[in-house]
Amino acid sequence: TGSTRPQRMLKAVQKNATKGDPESVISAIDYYCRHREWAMNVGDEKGLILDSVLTEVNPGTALELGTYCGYSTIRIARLLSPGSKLITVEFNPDFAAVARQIIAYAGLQDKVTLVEGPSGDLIPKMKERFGIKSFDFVFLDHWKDRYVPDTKLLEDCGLLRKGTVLLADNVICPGAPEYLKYVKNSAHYESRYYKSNLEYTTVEDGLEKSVFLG
Ligand SMILES: Nc1ncnc2c1ncn2[C@@H]1O[C@H](/C=C/CNC(=O)c2cc([N+](=O)[O-])cc(O)c2O)[C@@H](O)[C@H]1O
Ligand SMILES: [Mg+2]
Repeated sequence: TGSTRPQRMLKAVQKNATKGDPESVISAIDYYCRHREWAMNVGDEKGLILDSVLTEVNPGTALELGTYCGYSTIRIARLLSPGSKLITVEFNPDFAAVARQIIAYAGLQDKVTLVEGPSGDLIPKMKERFGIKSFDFVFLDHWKDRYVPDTKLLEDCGLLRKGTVLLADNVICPGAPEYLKYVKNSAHYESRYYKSNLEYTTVEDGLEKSVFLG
């Protein structure tokens, strides 16, 4: 049987990036996905918005829902201050296996905890398993119909605090209409849309940043 897209992406990283250099891993993935084979990474254009929001928040504890191959995991982890932690959740074991190798290749494994399993099961265990009081930053990039239920679950589990920033990918393409309605109509969030393009294309997409007001 042939290789998978994530496996080919990993090969491209091992061939073209410098071990321990996150920027070169990011560039190698972006080059591969732009010129060889598209993949659903947040990408270089939306990645700059992710970088700027992340730098502004400077989270001590961050959560990512939907690791995939670890591209945004690296974008986030490379900007974390010493001692800060990123927990990333992925339920596909094949994707998780590739992501672990890409994260390690970038030399960021000490800042990242990749947890395998469905977000719906893992979110309620965050406090007991990882000693998390609350998250300062959450990046939502998993199945789009999970954005609302998982946001509600984070609220119910007391994992959001006044000022926690949620950043959601793909609110336009493929789209997360229920999520946009939820955060925009809720008195508990202050939201704004960052217009951009779908990774490696000229199709419109964007990120929605929502601050939890408590
Ligand atoms: N409940 C859950 N718990 C844990 N892991 C979960 C999960 N639901 C999904 N995942 C994982 O998160 C990733 C899914 C991403 C969906 N994105 C997408 O479908 C997507 C599509 C396009 N697109 O089609 O252009 C562009 C994009 O940027 C996209 O993020 C996959 O790695 C999947 O295994
Ligand atoms: Mg996405």
